[in-house]
This record gives sequence, structure tokens and C-alpha cells, in this order.
Amino acid sequence: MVKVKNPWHRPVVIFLAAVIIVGIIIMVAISVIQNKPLHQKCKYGIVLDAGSSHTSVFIYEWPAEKENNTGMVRQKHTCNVQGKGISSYSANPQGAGASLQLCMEEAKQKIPAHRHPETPVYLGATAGMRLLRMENEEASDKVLDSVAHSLKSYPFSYQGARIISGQEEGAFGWITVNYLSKNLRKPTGTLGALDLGGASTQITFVPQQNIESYDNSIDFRLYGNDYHLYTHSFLCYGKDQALKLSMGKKLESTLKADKTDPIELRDPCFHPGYNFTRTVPNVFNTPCMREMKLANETFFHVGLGNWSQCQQSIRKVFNTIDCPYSRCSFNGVFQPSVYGDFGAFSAFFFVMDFLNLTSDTLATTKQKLAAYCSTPWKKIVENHPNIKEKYLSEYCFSATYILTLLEDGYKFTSNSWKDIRFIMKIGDSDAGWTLGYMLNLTNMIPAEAPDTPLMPYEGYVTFMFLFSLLILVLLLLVYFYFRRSTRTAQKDII
Ligand SMILES: O=c1[nH]cnc2c1ncn2[C@@H]1O[C@H](COP(=O)(O)OP(=O)(O)O)[C@@H](O)[C@H]1O
Ligand SMILES: [Ca+2]
Repeated sequence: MVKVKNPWHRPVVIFLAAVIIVGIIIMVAISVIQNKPLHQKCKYGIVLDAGSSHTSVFIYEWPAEKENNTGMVRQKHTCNVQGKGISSYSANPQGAGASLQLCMEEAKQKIPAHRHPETPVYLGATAGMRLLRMENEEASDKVLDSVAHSLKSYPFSYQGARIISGQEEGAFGWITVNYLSKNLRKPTGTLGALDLGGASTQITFVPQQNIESYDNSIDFRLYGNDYHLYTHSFLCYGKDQALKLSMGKKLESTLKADKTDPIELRDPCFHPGYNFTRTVPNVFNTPCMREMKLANETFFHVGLGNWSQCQQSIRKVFNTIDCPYSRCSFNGVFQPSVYGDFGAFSAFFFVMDFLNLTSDTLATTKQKLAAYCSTPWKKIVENHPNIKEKYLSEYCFSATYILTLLEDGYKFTSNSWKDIRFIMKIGDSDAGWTLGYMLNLTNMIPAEAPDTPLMPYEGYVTFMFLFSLLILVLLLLVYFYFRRSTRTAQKDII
């Protein structure tokens, strides 16, 4: 009997199989490396939010290759500038620029040095500077010159320092929340934006009704979709200016009713037992109100802690009678019915979060707030020893103002109240106008949708891996089948 065997057969098959396996491994490795998102290659941008009460510096970061994809920019760092807002430096403009130094030095540390020259820096000032410009344009120009001069002294790419309009503030806040929620490339609805500052407040949303006033309408084409937005910014209706408006009205009626000395302003929006000596100019030092000349300049601000009376007094700062359109919010400003979900951020969040009122029904919110406002001031201070007294004393007013603004002003109902989400951040990033402002100025939101790869990166890697595994298994099956049939043939021959 002769045993037929090809001595070359086995090593050749093994060699071929090894070459194929190594080839597949190399192919997968190359494709993984080739397509790996380059995490280390990030770009940066800096936006300074020069608000009426304070300035914050925001540093944003995004992967260099993916700048046109929605949701790719994230907030890397924030720095709160010490002291008050830049508009408080009207008598000492140099101080405004100097106040930014610590945070700008921090930005130099946070951003890799080789990226400094290409990192854009923008400063946008909001309602505090709008008011200063109304009052004293020369002073407001000097403050802007001072911050511009300061920002130019850093190694970044200075792109300007300006007062943004209320419309921009509203629209960019809307872009921010919808960019971060990744709503912009989907057919699903968008999120309206409610921003409450110290000196102004903004409402922005996609309405169902026609926009009757040109000033309140803004159009965007983003990622191939058209958005027709309603937006309005109420100057003087941020919570600090609204407090002045409301106190000013009460002070005027107190003086009409009773000219006794000392003047006592009995205020239902402050806690019982609260008693603070203030000066009249401290209330009236704003272009939001007619000046009131008074011989006696100090008064006692005395708390009563009565929520429903507080709401009555706040209602007086909204004119809901005159309306030249089919419907208005207040002060003769056109507003379509609120529609869809809303993100309420900035002071809307700070106040409602402090009072634990971010997830109740409207009726429960009112009940809880009434109980809070009637709590004695002494007890409030005892319960919150570490909170700044100015903030603490004003939470009853601020929350009552928020409820009145949303319900009587914007016409939210107990039903649509459920559509308001009080938010501070979405993911890592703060809700606010700054991110939208930067995305717009760096052209990071294209009008048309950019070409997208066939499948996302993770899907691509998984696909390549499974496909290679399949080929390998098939090859092994062929090999074993081939080996078995060769052996069978050999046996048959034997
Ligand atoms: O922790 C907090 N508790 C209560 N209010 C806060 C807190 N942090 C900031 N605020 C308030 O948020 C508001 C922010 O307004 P901002 O300075 O942005 O003014 P603007 O947007 O009108 O220019 C101010 O009224 C400020 O007092
Ligand atoms: Ca603000």
C-alpha cells in the first residue's frame, strides 16, 4: 500500500492562514487609528459675559475636526470676575479692565500655549451697560475701551468688546439651549429660552401664531432647517431693576399717604422682622425710573411677609391694559401664546432652585412660597448662615416676581407651567447666551447640514471588527472542511 501525501500542503495552508489573520489584524488596527477622533487636537474660544451684576469668563473647547457637528462644543472652564459688573465702573473706567486680569490669567493656564494665538476672545455686555449707555454714553464708551484695552494685552485673538442687543441676547440663549440639547438637526421640536438677569429678561421661542411685530421676529437657517423665532428682551425687568421699580412705586404711595418722619416702607415682599435702613437715591438711581427728589433721604425698609400682597404690589409694575396688537405680554409688547417646552435659566434657576421649587405644580409652588415669605427673617438667617444676606433677603421678592412675570406677564397657565424646566446646565455647559454667540461668530453652525459619514465612528469600528471576524471564521471553516475532505480522500486511497 502506498500512502499519498503532499509534503508542501500543510505548511502552505498554515502560512496562508497566518498571512490572512495578520492582514486582517493590520487592517483593523489601521482603520481604528486612521479614524480615531483626535482627542488631543482641541480648539478653544473665550467669551466674557459682562452682565449687570457681574462678569463671567467662559472657556469653550471642541475637537478640531468636528467643529460643524451639533453638540461638539463643551464648556471647559468658567471664572467669575471678582466684584460687580463692568457698568459699576462708570466713575473709574480703568477699574473695569483691571477687574478682568485674574480670570484672563487663569484662561492662559487652562488653554495650551500653542493654541493661544488662534483662540478668539469676545466680550458681550448686556443690560447693565445698555442702561449706562442710556444714562451716560461717554462713560459707557470709556468702560468698553478699558475692557478692550485689557483683553488686547493677552496672547489670544481679540475679536471685540461690545454691548449686545436684547434681541441677540434672547436669540443666542435659544441657540445655546437647542445646540446643547442636540435639537437642531432633528425634526423634533425646539426648546424655548427664558433668561432672567439683574437688569433685563428675555423670552424666545418658535411660536405657532404669526408674529405681528417686526422687532420681535428673527429668522435663522441652521443645519438646513429654517427657524422663525419670536424674541423679546424687557429692559428694566431683570430681578434687581424690577425690585427697584416695585420699591419705587411703594415708596411713592407711602409718601403720598403719610409724610411722617422717619419714612417707613412696609414691604410685603420681605420677611417679618426684616428692617433695613436705605437711602432714597439707592432705589431711584436708575434710568428705569423717573427721579424722585426727596429732602429726607433715608427710610426704613420693613418686612411684612405677605405673599399675596407682595404679588399685588408686583403686578403694578406690569402694564397689561394697553396693547396695540391682537395680544400682548405687557407694556404693549406683542407676544404670541407660549408654545412647547421651555428652559428657564440664569436667575430663574438660581431663585427657584434655592427655594426647592423647580418641580412642583403652579398651585403647590404658590403655597410653598407663601409659607416661605411669612417665615420670620431671624429664622431665615438661622437656617442659612452661609448665604449672602442680600440674596437671602430678596428670595421671597424674586420668586414672587418670577411667578408674576411668567403667569401674568408671559401668560403661562397652570397647564403650561409643566412645560417649564428650570435649568442651570445642559451636560457640562451653562445655559446662557455666550455659547450661541461664539458659535455664531465662529461660523460653527452652518446654514446647510454638513455631509455626514455613512455610519458613526463607533458603529464603523464595530462593523469592521465583526466583518473581519466573519471572514476569519469562514476561512477556518473552509480550512477544516478542506482538511477533512483531504483526509477522507487519503483514507479512501489507502
Ligand atoms: O446664587 C445666586 N442667587 C440668587 N441670584 C443670583 C445668584 N447668582 C447670580 N444671581 C443673580 O442673577 C442675576 C444675573 O444677572 P446678570 O448679571 O447676568 O444681569 P443681566 O443679564 O441683566 O445683564 C443677578 O440678578 C444676580 O444677582
Ligand atoms: Ca445675564
